[in-house]
Amino acid sequence: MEECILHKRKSGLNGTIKVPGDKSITHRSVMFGGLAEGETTVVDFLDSEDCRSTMSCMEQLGVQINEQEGQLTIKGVGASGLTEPVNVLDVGNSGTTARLLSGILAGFPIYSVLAGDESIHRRPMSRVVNPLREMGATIKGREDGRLAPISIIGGNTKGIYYNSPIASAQVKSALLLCGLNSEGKTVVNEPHISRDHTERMLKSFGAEVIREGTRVEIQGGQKLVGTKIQIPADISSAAFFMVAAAITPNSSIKLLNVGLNPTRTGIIDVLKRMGATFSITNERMLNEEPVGDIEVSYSRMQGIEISGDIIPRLIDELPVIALLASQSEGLTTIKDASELRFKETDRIAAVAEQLNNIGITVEPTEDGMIVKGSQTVTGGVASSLGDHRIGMMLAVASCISENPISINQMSAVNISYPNFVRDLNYLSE
Ligand SMILES: O=C(O)C1=C[C@@H](OP(=O)(O)O)[C@@H](O)[C@H](O)C1
Ligand SMILES: C=C(OP(=O)(O)O)C(=O)O
Repeated sequence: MEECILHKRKSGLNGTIKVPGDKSITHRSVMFGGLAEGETTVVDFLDSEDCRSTMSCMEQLGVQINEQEGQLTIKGVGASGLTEPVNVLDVGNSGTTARLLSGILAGFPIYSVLAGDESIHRRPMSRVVNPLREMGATIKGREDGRLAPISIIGGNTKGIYYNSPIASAQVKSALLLCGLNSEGKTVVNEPHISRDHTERMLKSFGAEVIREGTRVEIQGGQKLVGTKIQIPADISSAAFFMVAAAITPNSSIKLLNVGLNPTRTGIIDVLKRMGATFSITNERMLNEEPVGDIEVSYSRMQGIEISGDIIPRLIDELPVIALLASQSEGLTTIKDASELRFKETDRIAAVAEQLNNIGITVEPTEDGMIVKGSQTVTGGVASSLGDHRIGMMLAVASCISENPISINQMSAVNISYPNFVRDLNYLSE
């Protein structure tokens, strides 16, 4: 599906859908299950290219993963530890795999080389390489370890007190995972709270993690014990349909079993503040993660400012939020989001360029975007640029486009949501 042509949805989006499992939680369940003693079962995991990258890396490290009827059974290596991989570990397009796996590998006395696709080889690795070196790992890579491929010789690491300059769950998780296999205590403090799936899931695996505000602490030498993990639907995937329903006349949809971890619900706060018609029901816990059902309908919305603490809570949703802003009234300003420049693409440049291809003007700034409301999507030819979230943003825009939108490189959606277009069509049949 390299080129995909999508048309306006005149009768809106209607119906009920359960989007696939959470990507962040699936990565962690496979990694922690692999490190645990005994068996872990994972239900409702996300079957996408990024999660497949994590699964194949863990298999190369000696972890057995069996798949049956949509469920994973993982035989953890436990105390005997990971085995040295014979080949280069290929993380594909997945930043989460690259960063978290670096942290895990730094804690084991084995040699490994970690590489990925062309996008991964442009994304900064120094954010994890530098603190992991401080913990005692030997890491080499292009531009002194700033860029992958990187090689790691781990083991004999010591805990660290790390004041992270950025709110990044990937950095925090990498250090906590290395800390788990290190001598002494590891403490990570960050400027704002980033997603806390690692902390929550480590508890499900029996480890003690102490959290006070933006500070997280773990004692080295703790063992993980295999468990059963049920994965909530991914709020970052659900966000595309939330926005699609909110901006497309005659829409009213229900999204089932969506993860509502407060470190991820920035999109809900934004929709509410903009004035969307919205409700959440059936709230409950799945393991350590809150979930619920979300209903969204078409409504008139107002532009707002989005900045500060909320940014890490909606970082992956900002491309589709830019589209949302173009359909509300008045100005929306997004600030403090320079991290967008280090994703699969430079998402500030990519959003401005690709929305411009279909008639929407977005003013890129150094750390965000300024978007005028009440714009018309005219349609045209655009590209995901190989970035799944840009592809899905363009597909959502097609719902209200005057003319069809032809999206190049649409197979990028396989990274996080392989059946995205099928599900969009289902809601607008
Ligand atoms: O830990 C994770 O699972 C993720 C953390 C975020 O990245 P950063 O840690 O770079 O902010 C996010 O953008 C990414 O999609 C997934
Ligand atoms: C940034 C993302 O993922 P990753 O960092 O794992 O590549 C994403 O899914 O939007």
